Amino acid sequence: MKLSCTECGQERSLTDPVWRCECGGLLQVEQSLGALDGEKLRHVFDERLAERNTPYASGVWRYKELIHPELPMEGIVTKYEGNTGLYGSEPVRRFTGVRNLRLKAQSENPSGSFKDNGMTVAVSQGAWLGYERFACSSTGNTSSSLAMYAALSGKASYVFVPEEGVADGKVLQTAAYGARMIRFQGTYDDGIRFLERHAAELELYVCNSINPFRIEGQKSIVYEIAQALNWTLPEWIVLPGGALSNGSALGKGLRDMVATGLISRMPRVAIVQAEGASPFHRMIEHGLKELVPEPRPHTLASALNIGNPPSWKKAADVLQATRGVTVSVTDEEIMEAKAVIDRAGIGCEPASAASAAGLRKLVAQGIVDKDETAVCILTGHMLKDADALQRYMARAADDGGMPVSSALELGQLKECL
Ligand SMILES: Cc1ncc(COP(=O)(O)O)c(C=O)c1O
Ligand SMILES: N[C@@H](CCOP(=O)(O)O)C(=O)O
Repeated sequence: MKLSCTECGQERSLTDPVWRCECGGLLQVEQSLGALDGEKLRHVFDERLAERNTPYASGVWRYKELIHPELPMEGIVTKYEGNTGLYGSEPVRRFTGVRNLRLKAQSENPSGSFKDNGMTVAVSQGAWLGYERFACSSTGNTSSSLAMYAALSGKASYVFVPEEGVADGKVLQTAAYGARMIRFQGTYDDGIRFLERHAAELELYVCNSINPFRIEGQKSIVYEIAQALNWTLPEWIVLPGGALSNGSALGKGLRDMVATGLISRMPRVAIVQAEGASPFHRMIEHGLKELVPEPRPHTLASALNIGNPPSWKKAADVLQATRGVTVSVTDEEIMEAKAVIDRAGIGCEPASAASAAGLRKLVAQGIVDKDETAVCILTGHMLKDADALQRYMARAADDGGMPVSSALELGQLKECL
């Protein structure tokens, strides 16, 4: 295993705590997969489904051979993350128009979002390297996840969270796990820029998605989907895009599975951005070679308030390898999809609902056929963004959609029910 630059190819040791090459490219973990046999791996991974109370019981570390074979087992910091549900839902199928649709509920992770799949690996690696202080810039989910794993491993976490546009629930969750919170005027992008410049001097181990081990962990989401579907993936995988870590990880996971023979066919990937924070979609739509950052990203789906996604080049490669597409959706469309997913009994935060909203749009545009198979990734828990919930529940009440009674009075209740 080694680290290599995704742009110039320069190689580094696995223990090098750097995020970017001198040329400006992000790093990635490389391992030779040639010796791994898909048939044997399938057997091993299936057997581990019965594991309890060992790192292999985690939906990430079950796939250790593909994630971080060199990390000693005793160095793993895990909360048995992953193992999340893959659901069918008639209302969501009807909403998107796709007949064979499943939803991967990463909201069921221990800190309530998909970040846990990556964070267990990043924190385990940082602890293995001997770091005591872990850091991130965050719109709230990365910080909650980092704070949880840092607390689990007895390390300190320092999180940089914008003063505005972040859901209160996430800030409280992060603080409750004991993180030291630095609130600042600016966006996630400013926080990343600061950490890239100063983390080394401050002896901070950065656990954002510029850290290649975060990406390695997040690959497990697509391994889990494949395993649940008996190692046959749907024709489309649809997911929201902000910093573009998840799209990058998904693509890397797909490449691993094809290289080892775990799967034989690549699905197509669709990345959905919120209209007010869609620099990647704009780049793809206009056929540009470089991403033009959005200086003031603005969307109700606060987790997607990202104007300069660090992993855009990795995500662009994924689109190329999978004949992938992008689409953008309005806040209205996101909230409409969220209401359907919530009322279907699955639930998710607004950013996650962008996937179903995007799939519906892709069907309307004739890019996805209603007879094709698809999985939408739901990235975060519905209680993560109570502010957004409050807003649309209030609107539902105005529309008479929410039965409310002020007293336990039989006559009044009969009218409401
Ligand atoms: C709930 C949620 N969904 C989606 C995203 C976007 O994922 P990515 O940044 O990996 O593109 C984020 C954070 O970025 C998030 O917190
Ligand atoms: N929505 C994210 C922002 C992206 O963070 P990264 O850790 O993937 O770089 C958050 O929750 O902070």
